[in-house]
Amino acid sequence: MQQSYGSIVRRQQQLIRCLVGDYCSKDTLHLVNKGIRMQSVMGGGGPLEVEALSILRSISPVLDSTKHKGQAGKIAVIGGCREYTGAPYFAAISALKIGADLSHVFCTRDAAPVIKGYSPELIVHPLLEESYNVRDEDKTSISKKVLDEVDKWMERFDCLVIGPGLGRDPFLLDCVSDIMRHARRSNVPMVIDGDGLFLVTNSIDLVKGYPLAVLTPNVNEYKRLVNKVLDCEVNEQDGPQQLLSLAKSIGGVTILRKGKSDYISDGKAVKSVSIYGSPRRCGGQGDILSGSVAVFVGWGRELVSKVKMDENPTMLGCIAGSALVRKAASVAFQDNKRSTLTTDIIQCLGTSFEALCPVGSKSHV
Ligand SMILES: NC(=O)C1=CN([C@@H]2O[C@H](COP(=O)(O)OP(=O)(O)OC[C@H]3O[C@@H](n4cnc5c(N)ncnc54)[C@H](O)[C@@H]3O)[C@@H](O)[C@H]2O)[C@@H](O)CC1
Ligand SMILES: Nc1ncnc2c1ncn2[C@@H]1O[C@H](COP(=O)(O)OP(=O)(O)OP(=O)(O)O)[C@@H](O)[C@H]1O
Ligand SMILES: [Mg+2]
Repeated sequence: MQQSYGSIVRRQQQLIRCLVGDYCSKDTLHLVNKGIRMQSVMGGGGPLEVEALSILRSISPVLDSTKHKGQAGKIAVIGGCREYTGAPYFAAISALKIGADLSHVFCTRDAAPVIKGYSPELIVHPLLEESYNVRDEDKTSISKKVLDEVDKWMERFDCLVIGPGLGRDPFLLDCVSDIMRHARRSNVPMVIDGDGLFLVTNSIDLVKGYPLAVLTPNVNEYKRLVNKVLDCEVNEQDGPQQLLSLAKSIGGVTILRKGKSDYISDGKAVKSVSIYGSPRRCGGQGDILSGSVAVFVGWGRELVSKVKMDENPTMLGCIAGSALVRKAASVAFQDNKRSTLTTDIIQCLGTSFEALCPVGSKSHV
């Protein structure tokens, strides 16, 4: 990617300003723990609150005429089955709306025409199969075919989103487990959401110790993860500390716990994003988030490798994604009130992004 040295330095300086003193090492963990206790008493917007908007501005790439297609991001959603076609569409179209160049969906054969029908922008691969469509004797050859097909594309992707609308069919989940193992071998980041979290909660080794894995659980998914991994109940009194332990127990994956405030931890630090969102809880908002985080993780990774910073790009990606989706939800709610739907929020992604990080702003010239 061709960017002026000046613009890279400006983004680095912005990042340092928002992270210095915030981001902790092992040595300062006790200080963070102290902060965590304060946060649990104070609620959202306390000492763990991060300068999310500065991070979003810092990691968003400059738009200029030297770029070619693909440089702003290529993501793939693995999801979409007979029951759910909305979720993978929401994730994949959100990625495009915030600035990715290409967005693919790998879904089951019968979900594909439906998803294609929602949008000509998406590249849809009718590849996955559920048990009801497969004879036992064909299972081995079909899973090999699925894996071979996805592998052809794998290294082109900056991030995968695993799980929106994936369903829970055991044969399909076995195939997706193989895809995840291959992605991991190729160092491709993965955002795991929805039924992907169901899979991972039951097979934690798929992500354990993989620093490029991001889990984005909602309230139920978080409860199941805590039960399974920490073998206890969710502790609301010391929520951030428990999140830190959970991320650490899964070997330093990044977890974005969605809720009234979003809490994000990679097992070393905990941050919160409490920008006002929307009181509407219609289905699909988490799918917007997973697609958005995938793009920001790709951008965060690129920036961190360019300026050789010791920051975790998955933390940066989660913080930026959380901030943008919450802002878009609040804008959509202002316009639509009780009738706010996921498609309304998607429509507000562009204007919200522009309000937070204008294309013509200083760092974009
Ligand atoms: N339009 C669409 O196609 C959408 C599809 N979605 C997909 O739907 C699938 C399931 O996601 P959900 O978010 O509904 O999954 P959840 O596991 O959060 O919830 C499933 C349902 O079971 C209940 N439930 C599950 N576990 C529970 C527990 N331990 N305690 C209390 N209640 C519990 C929940 O209240 C909910 O009604 C995913 O693949 C997801 O991506 C959602 O993203 C929403 C939109
Ligand atoms: N109580 C809340 N107040 C404000 N924002 C919230 C609240 N709960 C969740 N959110 C925000 O809504 C978005 C989706 O979170 P949610 O918990 O609804 O995900 P989900 O259940 O996985 O959604 P989906 O229906 O797509 O599966 C996130 O951006 C999160 O920050
Ligand atoms: Mg969800």
